[in-house]
Amino acid sequence: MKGHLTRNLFPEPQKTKGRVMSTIAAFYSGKSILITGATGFLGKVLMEKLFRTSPDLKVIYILVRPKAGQTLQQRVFQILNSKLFEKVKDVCPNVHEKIRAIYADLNQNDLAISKEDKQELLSCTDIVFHCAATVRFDDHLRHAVQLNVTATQQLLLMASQMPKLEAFIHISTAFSNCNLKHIDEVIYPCPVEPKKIIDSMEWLDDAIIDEITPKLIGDRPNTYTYTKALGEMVVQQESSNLNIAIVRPSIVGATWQEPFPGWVDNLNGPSGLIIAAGKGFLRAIRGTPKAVADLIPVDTVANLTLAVGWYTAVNRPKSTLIYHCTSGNFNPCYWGKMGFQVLAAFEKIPFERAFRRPYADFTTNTITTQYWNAVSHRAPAIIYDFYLRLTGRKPRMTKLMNRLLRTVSMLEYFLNRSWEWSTYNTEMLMSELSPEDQRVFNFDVRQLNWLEYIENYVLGVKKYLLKEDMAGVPKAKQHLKRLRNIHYLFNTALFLIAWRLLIARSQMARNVWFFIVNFCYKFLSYFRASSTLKV
Ligand SMILES: CCCCCCCCCCCCCCCCCCCC(=O)SCCNC(=O)CCNC(=O)[C@H](O)C(C)(C)COP(=O)(O)OP(=O)(O)OC[C@H]1O[C@@H](n2cnc3c(N)ncnc32)[C@H](O)[C@@H]1OP(=O)(O)O
Ligand SMILES: NC(=O)C1=CN([C@@H]2O[C@H](COP(=O)(O)OP(=O)(O)OC[C@H]3O[C@@H](n4cnc5c(N)ncnc54)[C@H](OP(=O)(O)O)[C@@H]3O)[C@@H](O)[C@H]2O)C=CC1
Repeated sequence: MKGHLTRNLFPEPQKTKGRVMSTIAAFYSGKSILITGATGFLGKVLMEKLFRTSPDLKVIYILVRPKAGQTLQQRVFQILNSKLFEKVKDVCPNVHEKIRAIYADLNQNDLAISKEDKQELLSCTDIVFHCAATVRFDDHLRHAVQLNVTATQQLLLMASQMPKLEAFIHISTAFSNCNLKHIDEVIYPCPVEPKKIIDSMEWLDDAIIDEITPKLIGDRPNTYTYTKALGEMVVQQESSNLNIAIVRPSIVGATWQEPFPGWVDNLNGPSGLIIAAGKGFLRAIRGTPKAVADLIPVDTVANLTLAVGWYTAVNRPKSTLIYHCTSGNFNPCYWGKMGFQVLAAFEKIPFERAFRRPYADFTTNTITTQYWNAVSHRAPAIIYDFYLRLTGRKPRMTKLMNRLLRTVSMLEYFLNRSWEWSTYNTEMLMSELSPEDQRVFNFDVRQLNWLEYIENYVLGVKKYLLKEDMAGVPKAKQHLKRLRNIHYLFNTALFLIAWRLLIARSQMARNVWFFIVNFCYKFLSYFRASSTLKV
């Protein structure tokens, strides 16, 4: 923790005899809450926690679009029947009656919400949590602006017409200002006004947008971080009319504690790379081992967000408060160490049908990275594809490897830098919480044990993303042993071939070879003679 803290802002949770109800949980009872992005990674965890801790809430409105052939109702049904919601069904058996899916598409003007639905939202909503966004790094600027800026503006416009609204909580990212090294809990202006960007997206064609995108994003690495920064500016412009707060999480990872450790349901952030490393595809990555790996568990983000909702509604701060939801300031872990911990977890929890044995290294050098990409990534893929062709199958590994390397190159920016996020507001909020609230809505990441967290993360990836059963672990270990033997055999064969070629061409190599053979022969003869003498 930074030296500026003089008082204990994270007091130990006090032991209470009869359990006092959490003030935050009580606050959400009877409330009508609107969540955008509720079908996403964070949105689901936020909704689950709300239902579990405040089963008496009135209703949660969720803005949903049909997707992958599923209707709104089918999507809700799938979420409520997932493992994540198992505990909720015990605490809140009528959960399906308290969730109201509203058709909306943030890609459309007016968010495509029907008149009737809009009327209901306007008259009933008490709190808004705006989580929806496009989190793709390479999204076309037009789409990223539509989702992360224009839709936010539209939602704020709706919020300003909600007479009962107590608080609007906007989820941004700690990386919205990743062009800075030290980031305060303030909104930094972007060189071009969001309104101008929104307007220009209406008449510029895609080719021109492509051309100006690098100039607009400037020293930010992608359209995601740029449009999230613009989104914050839009929020600020509306802050005089509304009671708003912004939460900025860093890299959101699997659950730490709630509703159970290790839950994860998409490939974003570290999860995809954990799969790639565990399956033996990814063996080296350009990353700085000493750079801070600012991961934050998704349940910690949900807890902080709910605490922010309560605090903002009850205290109505005069200005928009921004809360950094990061770990580096309180309990730093580093990429090098995290890499080791991930590898150690693979020993206990191997993934099935690995391509190669998991081995992973962070390298800072571009040339070394290129070497590893050629030798450890592309060459095995080409050899494997050759083998697939020989056996009459369709080659696919080179294509897969190219996509993986492209993904990795997009994440590299975040693996080679460290940022300092000030956390005054987050610390202030913690000090405002009762001991019971600190327990129920825990966001004190100083208590997080990284080794344990990473092990649960790897287990979660195996169970919930790869859908692999723990019963298959012995077989997976056996498979890894086989891969090790193949690896040794392959290396030995390669060495012998190289040596044979060298001997054929060089007198010096021949001399060395005879010297070694002679030396080994003499050593063995001496050894045999001395053991015969002892007998
Ligand atoms: C060597 C040691 C390794 C040991 C492991 C140690 C762990 C290290 C973890 C490092 C993590 C670093 C993460 C930094 C993240 C910074 C986050 C900034 C914070 C935010 O606010 S952003 C929110 C997070 N957003 C993202 O993470 C989005 C990233 N993804 C994308 O932008 C796109 O998916 C991408 C990468 C541009 C690829 O696009 P595209 O080529 O169009 O392909 P698809 O999206 O359709 O996916 C193709 C293929 O790749 C799989 N996939 C997708 N994402 C990932 C991923 N993050 N990692 C690995 N694989 C990924 C996807 O499933 C597809 O597979 P198929 O089999 O279906 O083809
Ligand atoms: N994951 C991370 O590492 C981090 C995330 N954040 C922020 O947290 C928030 C939540 O992110 P996360 O849960 O990880 O993201 P996800 O990609 O998992 O979820 C995004 C959500 O937005 C919804 N959405 C996207 N496009 C539309 C659309 N056109 N109409 C309606 N809904 C749409 C998605 O709906 P659908 O299911 O239909 O696609 C989904 O519910 C975002 O604001 C993000 O910027 C901040 C820091 C890090």
